[in-house]
Amino acid sequence: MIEVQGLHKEFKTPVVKDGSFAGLRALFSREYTVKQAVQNISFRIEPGEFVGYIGPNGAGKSTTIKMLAGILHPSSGNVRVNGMDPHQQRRQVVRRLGVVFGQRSQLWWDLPVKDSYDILAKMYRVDDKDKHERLEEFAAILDLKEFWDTPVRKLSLGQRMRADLGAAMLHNPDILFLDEPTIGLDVNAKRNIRSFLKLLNKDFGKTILLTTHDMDDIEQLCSRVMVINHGQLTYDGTVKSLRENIGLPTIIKVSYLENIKSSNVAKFHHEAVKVIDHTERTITVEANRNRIGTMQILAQLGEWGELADVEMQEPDFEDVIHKVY
Ligand SMILES: Nc1ncnc2c1ncn2[C@@H]1O[C@H](COP(=O)(O)OP(=O)(O)OP(=O)(O)O)[C@@H](O)[C@H]1O
Repeated sequence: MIEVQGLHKEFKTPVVKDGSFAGLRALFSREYTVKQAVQNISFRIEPGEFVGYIGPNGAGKSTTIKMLAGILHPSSGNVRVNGMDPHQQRRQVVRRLGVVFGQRSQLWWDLPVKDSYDILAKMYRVDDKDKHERLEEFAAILDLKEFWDTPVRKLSLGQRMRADLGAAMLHNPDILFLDEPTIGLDVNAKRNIRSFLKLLNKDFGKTILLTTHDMDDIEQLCSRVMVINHGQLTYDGTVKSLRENIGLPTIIKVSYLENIKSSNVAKFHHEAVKVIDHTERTITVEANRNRIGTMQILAQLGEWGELADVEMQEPDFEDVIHKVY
């Protein structure tokens, strides 16, 4: 379980002034700019949850993950991972934790993938039998054998990400922190990574906290999403209710078995439903489903003739997020 209470992180950066040796003088300067990267954040993640952590560039996502993983020390507030303080009890915590930073590999650049795995297995004290079993399991799913003997620097981005994910699972952690694991990947590579993450969560019960800028990752993987903006948590709830609460219109297109009277359409007025298109046998409306339920809309439209078909188009998730940011 992950528990975060009133978490706060500020970064102090020395002010650099113009003039000669400016950089050097800044080192000894007493003037600082202070950046509040994470401000008073609290949340709790239960075992087995798959949570998306999203926000615009510079919002504070990576800083939060680094504090959860014990890489950064909070300025104030509390973090508990499986009941332990990740900074003070780093060794015990990392044994139960897998971390992947999409922008940076944890593997050794010049070594073949298998050598990196051997080193990690030693570092995490994974015995040979467990290592073998896990490799058999994950190497097959992630297709690691394809580049087993290749130095990491020669891997494609997609291969490198698969290798990193496999490495993060080597010591069988129950919690995974993933910071942009699909960044820069093509459609196929993204699909592979997503199915692996789905499997880890659904079949292996891993708890996953995922940061990403790809809203398809969130829609396809996460049951819950937390939004951070300017260091503050601005939303924590289901993807479904985020979509509903934001109030973007749903498009509903109804087809009728027979022609409808255009006078009905012309007379129609409802503050939450707007007709945006119609033909002799179809009508398309934009509805704010915060204010009117789908069944009510269909009941209204059904008064004009017998319905043949109904198509619904939910607001695009990218647009929803754009509104939240
Ligand atoms: N070591 C540091 N020193 C000073 N400022 C920092 C440091 N690390 C992060 N920051 C600042 O803290 C803020 C939050 O950064 P963070 O990397 O957590 O954002 P992010 O949400 O992960 O962004 P992105 O989506 O671009 O990766 C930013 O304004 C960043 O410039």
